[in-house]
Amino acid sequence: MQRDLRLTAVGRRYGIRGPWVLRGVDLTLTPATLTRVEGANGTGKSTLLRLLARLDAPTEGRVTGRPRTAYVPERFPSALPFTALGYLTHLGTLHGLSRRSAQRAAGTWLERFGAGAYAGTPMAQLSKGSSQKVAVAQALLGEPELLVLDEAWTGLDAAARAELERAVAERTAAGGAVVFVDHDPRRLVGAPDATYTVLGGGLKCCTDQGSSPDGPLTLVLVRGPAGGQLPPDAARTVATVRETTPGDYRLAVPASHSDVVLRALLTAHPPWHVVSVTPPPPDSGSRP
Ligand SMILES: Nc1ncnc2c1ncn2[C@@H]1O[C@H](COP(=O)(O)OP(=O)(O)OP(=O)(O)O)[C@@H](O)[C@H]1O
Repeated sequence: MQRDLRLTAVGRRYGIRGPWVLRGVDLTLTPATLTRVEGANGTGKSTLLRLLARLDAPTEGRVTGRPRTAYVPERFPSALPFTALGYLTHLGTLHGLSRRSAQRAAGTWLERFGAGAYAGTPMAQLSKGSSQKVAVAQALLGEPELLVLDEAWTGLDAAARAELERAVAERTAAGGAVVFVDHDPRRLVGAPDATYTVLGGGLKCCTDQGSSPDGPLTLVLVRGPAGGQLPPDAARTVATVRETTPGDYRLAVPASHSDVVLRALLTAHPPWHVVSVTPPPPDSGSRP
């Protein structure tokens, strides 16, 4: 399938006689999944992500599939001759948006990451944190089918870190695949469908939790059509759904994805009525 990205028996080494960084790697990224890649320093995580983003080619093996891909590199080249808004608008047009739509999307993403005030600032004058916000915005702008994040949270402030987590949940709920590396083990904890460790040049799959995100659950009571179907983005994401009386539903939603589910319900035609939202108790991995 075109939207799957598949590595088959992939190996990568730098230089003809360089040591193999990766060897015999098989990995498939499918739509609507979140994948975490971890491993010790220098084991080949960034190498793997560059292969997945097709910015680098394997020394041996095959990469197949052509999802529309966006990538946030570990180090973003910020000394570019543009303002933040100008740069993002330019990229938006490269993604196929009209100039006006690109400018609107660029402004929206800068606002979401709390960088609206820097829209007119030359990229070279942005702080490290602000330029990281631009790096993340450029990747999200084109609503990619595959989003590759290499330490993308590094340098962001707390609000922007949370916003990026929300944006990742939105991407997977909209059917995109997201793969990320992050040094913080709590990043999106419970949400990945699969976590791989790069070890000895290969990939070890440590968890595979199926297609629904895991972790603490938020309880959402909603009212909608009796015997009705949840909107697709909500249906894909909820852990459990029960119709308690005709038209009254009790949803258990992974807390990391509750924004996505609520948005899907509230923007449905006609919208669902949200009766109550009960977040999980702090420190819980338990069900409400
Ligand atoms: N362009 C390159 N040329 C030569 N060697 C490289 C290149 N890129 C990576 N390497 C080497 O490949 C190995 C894996 O590097 P890579 O950056 O993929 O690891 P990593 O797990 O992402 O590391 P870190 O956790 O430090 O970011 C390292 O030994 C590194 O020096």
